[in-house]
Amino acid sequence: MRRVGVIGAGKIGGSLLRRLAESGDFELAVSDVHPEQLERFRGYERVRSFSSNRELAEASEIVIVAVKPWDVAGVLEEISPAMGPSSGRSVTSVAAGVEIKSIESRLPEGTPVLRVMPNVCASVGLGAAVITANEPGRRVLPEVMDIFGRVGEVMELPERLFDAATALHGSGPAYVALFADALVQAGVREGLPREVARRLVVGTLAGTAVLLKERSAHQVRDEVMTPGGTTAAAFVAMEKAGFVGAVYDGVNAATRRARELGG
Ligand SMILES: NC(=O)C1=CN([C@@H]2O[C@H](COP(=O)(O)OP(=O)(O)OC[C@H]3O[C@@H](n4cnc5c(N)ncnc54)[C@H](OP(=O)(O)O)[C@@H]3O)[C@@H](O)[C@H]2O)C=CC1
Ligand SMILES: O=C(O)[C@@H]1CCC=N1
Repeated sequence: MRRVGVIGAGKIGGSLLRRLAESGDFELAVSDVHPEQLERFRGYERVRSFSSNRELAEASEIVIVAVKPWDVAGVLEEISPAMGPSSGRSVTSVAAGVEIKSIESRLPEGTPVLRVMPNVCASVGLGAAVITANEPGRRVLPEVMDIFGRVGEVMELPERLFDAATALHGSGPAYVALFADALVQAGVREGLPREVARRLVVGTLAGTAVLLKERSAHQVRDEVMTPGGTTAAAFVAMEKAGFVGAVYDGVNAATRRARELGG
Protein backbone atom coordinates (compact mmCIF):
# COMPACT_ATOMS: atom_id res chain seq x y z
CA MET A 1 0.00 0.00 0.00
CA ARG A 2 1.45 3.38 -1.05
CA ARG A 3 2.36 5.81 1.74
CA VAL A 4 1.14 9.31 0.90
CA GLY A 5 1.77 12.31 3.16
CA VAL A 6 -0.01 15.66 2.83
CA ILE A 7 1.51 18.81 4.33
CA GLY A 8 -1.24 21.40 4.87
CA ALA A 9 -4.71 20.05 5.65
CA GLY A 10 -6.63 23.03 4.29
CA LYS A 11 -9.07 23.29 1.42
CA ILE A 12 -7.02 21.39 -1.16
CA GLY A 13 -4.92 19.09 1.05
CA GLY A 14 -7.90 18.29 3.27
CA SER A 15 -10.22 17.46 0.33
CA LEU A 16 -7.61 15.22 -1.24
CA LEU A 17 -6.93 13.43 2.04
CA ARG A 18 -10.61 12.74 2.69
CA ARG A 19 -11.07 11.16 -0.73
CA LEU A 20 -7.88 9.09 -0.45
CA ALA A 21 -8.86 7.97 3.06
CA GLU A 22 -12.31 6.90 1.84
CA SER A 23 -10.74 4.81 -0.94
CA GLY A 24 -8.88 2.68 1.63
CA ASP A 25 -6.04 2.23 -0.90
CA PHE A 26 -3.34 4.29 0.85
CA GLU A 27 -1.45 4.63 4.12
CA LEU A 28 -1.91 8.34 4.79
CA ALA A 29 -0.12 10.98 6.83
CA VAL A 30 -1.11 14.59 7.45
CA SER A 31 0.56 17.59 9.06
CA ASP A 32 -0.59 21.15 9.65
CA VAL A 33 0.44 24.03 11.86
CA HIS A 34 -3.13 24.15 13.24
CA PRO A 35 -3.99 21.19 15.51
CA GLU A 36 -7.72 21.73 14.77
CA GLN A 37 -7.08 20.94 11.08
CA LEU A 38 -5.55 17.60 12.13
CA GLU A 39 -8.42 16.95 14.52
CA ARG A 40 -10.77 16.57 11.50
CA PHE A 41 -8.93 13.39 10.51
CA ARG A 42 -8.98 11.76 13.91
CA GLY A 43 -11.81 9.35 13.01
CA TYR A 44 -10.16 8.11 9.81
CA GLU A 45 -8.51 4.74 9.72
CA ARG A 46 -5.05 4.75 8.11
CA VAL A 47 -4.50 8.53 8.55
CA ARG A 48 -1.63 9.40 10.90
CA SER A 49 -1.28 12.96 12.13
CA PHE A 50 2.12 14.64 12.53
CA SER A 51 3.05 17.95 14.07
CA SER A 52 6.49 17.71 12.38
CA ASN A 53 6.73 17.97 8.58
CA ARG A 54 10.10 16.23 8.67
CA GLU A 55 8.62 13.20 10.48
CA LEU A 56 5.69 13.13 8.06
CA ALA A 57 8.14 13.06 5.14
CA GLU A 58 10.10 10.22 6.74
CA ALA A 59 6.87 8.22 7.06
CA SER A 60 5.80 8.82 3.43
CA GLU A 61 6.86 7.89 -0.11
CA ILE A 62 4.80 10.52 -1.93
CA VAL A 63 4.84 13.89 -0.14
CA ILE A 64 2.23 16.43 -1.27
CA VAL A 65 2.89 20.04 -0.26
CA ALA A 66 -0.44 21.89 0.01
CA VAL A 67 0.49 25.09 1.87
CA LYS A 68 0.24 28.67 0.58
CA PRO A 69 2.90 29.59 -2.02
CA TRP A 70 4.87 31.78 0.40
CA ASP A 71 5.06 28.91 2.95
CA VAL A 72 6.48 26.35 0.48
CA ALA A 73 10.18 27.29 0.92
CA GLY A 74 10.03 26.81 4.71
CA VAL A 75 8.34 23.42 4.36
CA LEU A 76 10.96 22.26 1.83
CA GLU A 77 13.74 23.30 4.16
CA GLU A 78 12.19 21.13 6.91
CA ILE A 79 11.71 18.02 4.74
CA SER A 80 14.92 18.31 2.69
CA PRO A 81 16.97 15.97 4.95
CA ALA A 82 14.46 13.17 4.24
CA MET A 83 14.70 13.62 0.45
CA GLY A 84 17.19 12.72 -2.28
CA PRO A 85 17.22 10.16 -5.10
CA SER A 86 18.09 7.19 -2.88
CA SER A 87 15.30 7.92 -0.35
CA GLY A 88 12.59 6.59 -2.68
CA ARG A 89 10.54 9.71 -1.89
CA SER A 90 9.07 12.35 -4.16
CA VAL A 91 7.67 15.83 -3.60
CA THR A 92 4.52 17.14 -5.32
CA SER A 93 3.53 20.79 -4.91
CA VAL A 94 0.07 22.19 -5.63
CA ALA A 95 1.10 25.79 -4.89
CA ALA A 96 0.21 28.48 -7.40
CA GLY A 97 3.19 29.97 -9.21
CA VAL A 98 5.97 28.03 -7.45
CA GLU A 99 8.17 26.55 -10.17
CA ILE A 100 9.84 23.13 -10.21
CA LYS A 101 13.30 24.74 -10.45
CA SER A 102 12.62 26.71 -7.25
CA ILE A 103 11.50 23.50 -5.46
CA GLU A 104 14.54 21.57 -6.79
CA SER A 105 16.89 24.27 -5.52
CA ARG A 106 15.72 23.57 -1.94
CA LEU A 107 16.03 19.76 -2.12
CA PRO A 108 18.93 17.34 -2.67
CA GLU A 109 19.90 16.95 -6.33
CA GLY A 110 17.95 14.23 -8.15
CA THR A 111 14.84 14.39 -5.95
CA PRO A 112 11.70 13.58 -7.99
CA VAL A 113 9.61 16.79 -8.07
CA LEU A 114 6.11 17.14 -9.50
CA ARG A 115 3.76 20.07 -9.80
CA VAL A 116 -0.02 19.74 -9.89
CA MET A 117 -2.61 22.48 -10.25
CA PRO A 118 -5.93 21.12 -9.00
CA ASN A 119 -9.10 23.03 -8.17
CA VAL A 120 -11.58 23.02 -5.31
CA CYS A 121 -14.05 20.89 -7.28
CA ALA A 122 -11.77 18.04 -6.13
CA SER A 123 -13.72 18.20 -2.84
CA VAL A 124 -16.75 16.73 -4.65
CA GLY A 125 -14.74 14.38 -6.87
CA LEU A 126 -15.21 16.59 -9.95
CA GLY A 127 -11.86 18.38 -9.99
CA ALA A 128 -9.82 19.30 -13.02
CA ALA A 129 -6.04 19.16 -12.63
CA VAL A 130 -2.88 19.54 -14.69
CA ILE A 131 0.43 17.86 -13.85
CA THR A 132 4.08 18.08 -14.81
CA ALA A 133 7.32 16.57 -13.46
CA ASN A 134 11.08 17.00 -13.56
CA GLU A 135 13.11 14.18 -15.14
CA PRO A 136 13.41 12.00 -11.97
CA GLY A 137 9.74 12.75 -11.21
CA ARG A 138 8.55 11.08 -14.44
CA ARG A 139 9.03 7.73 -12.72
CA VAL A 140 6.30 8.52 -10.16
CA LEU A 141 4.11 10.51 -12.56
CA PRO A 142 1.60 7.64 -13.14
CA GLU A 143 1.16 7.17 -9.38
CA VAL A 144 0.65 10.86 -8.68
CA MET A 145 -1.77 11.03 -11.63
CA ASP A 146 -3.66 8.13 -10.05
CA ILE A 147 -3.83 9.99 -6.72
CA PHE A 148 -5.26 13.19 -8.23
CA GLY A 149 -7.36 11.08 -10.62
CA ARG A 150 -9.31 9.95 -7.54
CA VAL A 151 -10.73 13.50 -7.27
CA GLY A 152 -11.26 14.34 -10.94
CA GLU A 153 -9.71 14.59 -14.39
CA VAL A 154 -5.90 14.96 -14.66
CA MET A 155 -3.98 16.08 -17.76
CA GLU A 156 -0.24 16.43 -18.39
CA LEU A 157 0.73 20.00 -19.30
CA PRO A 158 4.13 21.65 -19.93
CA GLU A 159 5.17 23.78 -16.97
CA ARG A 160 5.35 26.99 -19.06
CA LEU A 161 1.52 26.86 -19.27
CA PHE A 162 0.91 26.30 -15.56
CA ASP A 163 0.29 29.95 -14.67
CA ALA A 164 -2.38 30.17 -17.39
CA ALA A 165 -3.99 26.92 -16.20
CA THR A 166 -3.89 28.20 -12.60
CA ALA A 167 -5.69 31.36 -13.69
CA LEU A 168 -8.24 29.42 -15.72
CA HIS A 169 -9.30 26.41 -13.69
CA GLY A 170 -7.47 26.79 -10.34
CA SER A 171 -9.28 30.06 -9.72
CA GLY A 172 -12.12 29.11 -12.08
CA PRO A 173 -14.69 27.89 -9.52
CA ALA A 174 -14.60 31.35 -7.90
CA TYR A 175 -15.39 33.06 -11.23
CA VAL A 176 -18.33 30.71 -11.75
CA ALA A 177 -19.49 31.41 -8.18
CA LEU A 178 -19.24 35.17 -8.88
CA PHE A 179 -21.38 34.74 -12.00
CA ALA A 180 -23.85 32.54 -10.09
CA ASP A 181 -24.20 35.15 -7.36
CA ALA A 182 -24.73 37.91 -9.93
CA LEU A 183 -27.42 35.80 -11.63
CA VAL A 184 -29.25 35.20 -8.33
CA GLN A 185 -29.12 38.92 -7.54
CA ALA A 186 -30.37 39.74 -11.02
CA GLY A 187 -33.29 37.32 -10.56
CA VAL A 188 -34.16 38.91 -7.23
CA ARG A 189 -34.04 42.32 -8.87
CA GLU A 190 -36.61 41.10 -11.41
CA GLY A 191 -38.88 40.04 -8.53
CA LEU A 192 -38.11 36.34 -7.98
CA PRO A 193 -37.99 35.07 -4.38
CA ARG A 194 -34.30 34.60 -3.43
CA GLU A 195 -34.56 30.85 -2.75
CA VAL A 196 -36.36 30.24 -6.05
CA ALA A 197 -33.70 32.27 -7.88
CA ARG A 198 -30.90 30.33 -6.15
CA ARG A 199 -32.35 26.93 -7.01
CA LEU A 200 -32.97 27.94 -10.63
CA VAL A 201 -29.39 29.18 -10.98
CA VAL A 202 -27.84 26.07 -9.41
CA GLY A 203 -29.95 23.83 -11.68
CA THR A 204 -29.00 25.92 -14.72
CA LEU A 205 -25.26 25.72 -13.94
CA ALA A 206 -25.34 21.97 -13.23
CA GLY A 207 -27.37 21.20 -16.37
CA THR A 208 -25.25 23.47 -18.56
CA ALA A 209 -22.07 21.76 -17.31
CA VAL A 210 -23.48 18.42 -18.49
CA LEU A 211 -24.51 19.90 -21.87
CA LEU A 212 -20.99 21.35 -22.29
CA LYS A 213 -19.47 17.90 -21.89
CA GLU A 214 -21.44 16.80 -24.96
CA ARG A 215 -21.28 19.83 -27.26
CA SER A 216 -19.49 23.12 -27.81
CA ALA A 217 -20.37 26.34 -26.00
CA HIS A 218 -21.46 27.84 -29.34
CA GLN A 219 -23.86 24.96 -29.94
CA VAL A 220 -25.43 25.41 -26.50
CA ARG A 221 -25.72 29.17 -27.10
CA ASP A 222 -27.41 28.64 -30.48
CA GLU A 223 -29.87 26.11 -29.07
CA VAL A 224 -30.99 28.57 -26.42
CA MET A 225 -31.03 31.76 -28.48
CA THR A 226 -34.32 32.12 -30.35
CA PRO A 227 -33.90 34.70 -33.14
CA GLY A 228 -35.42 37.97 -31.94
CA GLY A 229 -36.00 36.52 -28.46
CA THR A 230 -34.96 37.13 -24.86
CA THR A 231 -31.47 35.57 -24.94
CA ALA A 232 -30.35 37.69 -27.90
CA ALA A 233 -31.57 40.80 -26.07
CA ALA A 234 -29.53 39.78 -23.00
CA PHE A 235 -26.39 39.12 -25.10
CA VAL A 236 -26.51 42.60 -26.64
CA ALA A 237 -26.77 44.21 -23.17
CA MET A 238 -24.04 41.98 -21.64
CA GLU A 239 -21.66 42.60 -24.54
CA LYS A 240 -22.21 46.37 -24.33
CA ALA A 241 -21.25 46.16 -20.64
CA GLY A 242 -17.99 44.40 -21.62
CA PHE A 243 -18.75 40.95 -20.17
CA VAL A 244 -16.38 38.93 -22.38
CA GLY A 245 -13.62 41.55 -22.10
CA ALA A 246 -13.94 41.43 -18.31
CA VAL A 247 -13.43 37.64 -18.39
CA TYR A 248 -10.29 38.01 -20.56
CA ASP A 249 -8.92 40.70 -18.25
CA GLY A 250 -9.67 38.68 -15.11
CA VAL A 251 -7.88 35.56 -16.36
CA ASN A 252 -4.98 37.69 -17.56
CA ALA A 253 -4.65 39.38 -14.13
CA ALA A 254 -4.69 35.96 -12.42
CA THR A 255 -2.00 34.64 -14.79
CA ARG A 256 0.22 37.64 -14.03
CA ARG A 257 -0.35 37.19 -10.28
CA ALA A 258 0.65 33.50 -10.51
CA ARG A 259 3.91 34.63 -12.20
CA GLU A 260 4.52 37.12 -9.39
CA LEU A 261 3.96 34.40 -6.75
CA GLY A 262 6.65 32.36 -8.49
CA GLY A 263 9.06 35.22 -7.77
N1 LIG B 1 -7.94 26.86 -2.67
C1 LIG B 1 -7.94 26.51 -3.95
O1 LIG B 1 -8.99 26.48 -4.61
C2 LIG B 1 -6.66 26.15 -4.62
C3 LIG B 1 -5.43 26.27 -3.99
N2 LIG B 1 -4.28 25.90 -4.65
C4 LIG B 1 -2.99 25.99 -4.00
O2 LIG B 1 -3.00 25.04 -2.95
C5 LIG B 1 -2.24 25.51 -1.85
C6 LIG B 1 -3.09 25.39 -0.61
O3 LIG B 1 -4.21 26.21 -0.77
P1 LIG B 1 -5.46 26.06 0.23
O4 LIG B 1 -5.77 24.62 0.45
O5 LIG B 1 -6.49 26.97 -0.30
O6 LIG B 1 -4.82 26.70 1.54
P2 LIG B 1 -5.30 26.56 3.06
O7 LIG B 1 -4.82 27.79 3.75
O8 LIG B 1 -6.75 26.21 3.11
O9 LIG B 1 -4.48 25.27 3.59
C7 LIG B 1 -3.11 25.27 3.89
C8 LIG B 1 -2.95 24.78 5.32
O10 LIG B 1 -1.55 24.56 5.58
C9 LIG B 1 -1.23 25.24 6.80
N3 LIG B 1 0.21 25.54 6.87
C10 LIG B 1 0.85 26.73 6.71
N4 LIG B 1 2.17 26.59 6.89
C11 LIG B 1 2.37 25.28 7.19
C12 LIG B 1 3.54 24.52 7.51
N5 LIG B 1 4.75 25.09 7.55
N6 LIG B 1 3.39 23.22 7.76
C13 LIG B 1 2.17 22.62 7.74
N7 LIG B 1 1.03 23.29 7.46
C14 LIG B 1 1.13 24.60 7.18
C15 LIG B 1 -2.10 26.45 6.72
O11 LIG B 1 -2.13 27.22 7.90
P3 LIG B 1 -2.34 28.83 7.73
O12 LIG B 1 -3.81 29.00 7.42
O13 LIG B 1 -1.95 29.39 9.06
O14 LIG B 1 -1.49 29.29 6.59
C16 LIG B 1 -3.42 25.82 6.35
O15 LIG B 1 -4.08 25.17 7.42
C17 LIG B 1 -1.84 26.95 -2.17
O16 LIG B 1 -0.48 27.01 -2.47
C18 LIG B 1 -2.70 27.34 -3.36
O17 LIG B 1 -1.99 28.17 -4.27
C19 LIG B 1 -4.30 25.34 -5.89
C20 LIG B 1 -5.48 25.21 -6.55
C21 LIG B 1 -6.74 25.63 -6.00
O1 LIG C 1 -6.36 32.11 -5.30
C1 LIG C 1 -5.32 31.44 -5.27
O2 LIG C 1 -4.20 32.00 -5.23
C2 LIG C 1 -5.39 29.93 -5.29
C3 LIG C 1 -4.66 29.35 -6.48
C4 LIG C 1 -5.72 28.89 -7.43
C5 LIG C 1 -6.94 29.00 -6.64
N1 LIG C 1 -6.74 29.49 -5.48
